[in-house]
Amino acid sequence: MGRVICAGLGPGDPELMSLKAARTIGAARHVAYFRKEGRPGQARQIVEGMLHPAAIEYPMEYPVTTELPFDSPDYTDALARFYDDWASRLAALAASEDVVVLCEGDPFFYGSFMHLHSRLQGRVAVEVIPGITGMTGCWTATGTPITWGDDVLTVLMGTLPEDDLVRHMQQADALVVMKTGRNLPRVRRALERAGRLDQAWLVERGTMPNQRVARLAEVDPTDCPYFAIVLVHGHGRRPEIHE
Ligand SMILES: C[C@@]1(CC(=O)O)C2=NC(=C\c3[nH]c(c(CCC(=O)O)c3CC(=O)O)Cc3[nH]c(c(CC(=O)O)c3CCC(=O)O)/C=C3\N/C(=C\2)[C@@H](CCC(=O)O)[C@]3(C)CC(=O)O)/[C@H]1CCC(=O)O
Ligand SMILES: C[S@@+](CC[C@H](N)C(=O)[O-])C[C@H]1O[C@@H](n2cnc3c(N)ncnc32)[C@H](O)[C@@H]1O
Repeated sequence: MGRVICAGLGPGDPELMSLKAARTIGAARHVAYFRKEGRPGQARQIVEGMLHPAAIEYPMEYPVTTELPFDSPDYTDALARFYDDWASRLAALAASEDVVVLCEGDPFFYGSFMHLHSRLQGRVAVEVIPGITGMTGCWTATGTPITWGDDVLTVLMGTLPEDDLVRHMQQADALVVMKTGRNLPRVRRALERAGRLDQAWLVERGTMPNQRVARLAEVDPTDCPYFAIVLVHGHGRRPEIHE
């Protein structure tokens, strides 16, 4: 009996992977990972040069990402069938041998693996190796701490409606907005309405080779990759510096 093991890979720099993830990936004979059709896949790129020479690869290509509205029935149906199909294929493989699924960041933090995890329950043994989240890599890239004292950190998705974004942004101390991508113009408008735009940073591809860190007010919001995060640092309670 094998297992399905999901390895969290951290935010992008392979050096930020756990020893357990690295050891598991190097030993794996079956390696699956998500990717957009026609792209190398972020998770696969992180493990370049680490796979066992005999490893068999299983790219799991999304049927759609932005081609259909994500709240339409066609999108939901296409993804449900895609996850059902891959859950069955991984369960069949794991009947005899371990299968390692690669996941950028931490698997249980908005990770695509969660859709397989729920479908695999009761069918096969599943293990998850945690990873450093993308947002951790991003706030470290800004060189400034994200939360102090009793700051409340709010994590928002750029896919939310603008009024919901504004409401949460007004209440937040420190702020993380994920899934910016094509949603960045709406996120920028919401920050402006909440009076937080001047403090906001955009981190594209945090800890990856082509990382970019910029003040959000100074970038073109219509040109933003999927792997990008907006941050507002907290300024909470802390002892004064005496020198
Ligand atoms: C529809 C949309 C809405 C939304 O985010 O809610 C959405 N993906 C969008 C865009 C998009 N996704 C990708 C690219 C190309 C990136 C590139 O190649 O550059 C682009 C942009 C593009 O196509 O231009 C690839 C991709 N997607 C995921 C990963 C894995 C990962 O990140 O771990 C990777 C990297 C694969 C790789 O490594 O290659 C994961 C997820 N994406 C989901 C949804 C969740 C499915 C939930 C469900 O089942 O319904 C899920 C499972 C998890 C989640 O997000 O909760 C959103 C539209 C936002 C917008 O409008 O911009
Ligand atoms: C589906 S979520 C996956 C999150 C992942 N499991 C994690 O722990 O960070 C994808 C979103 O995470 C964010 N993200 C993840 N890693 C990133 C990185 N290295 N740089 C910038 N954004 C990142 C982006 O906002 C992207 O749209």
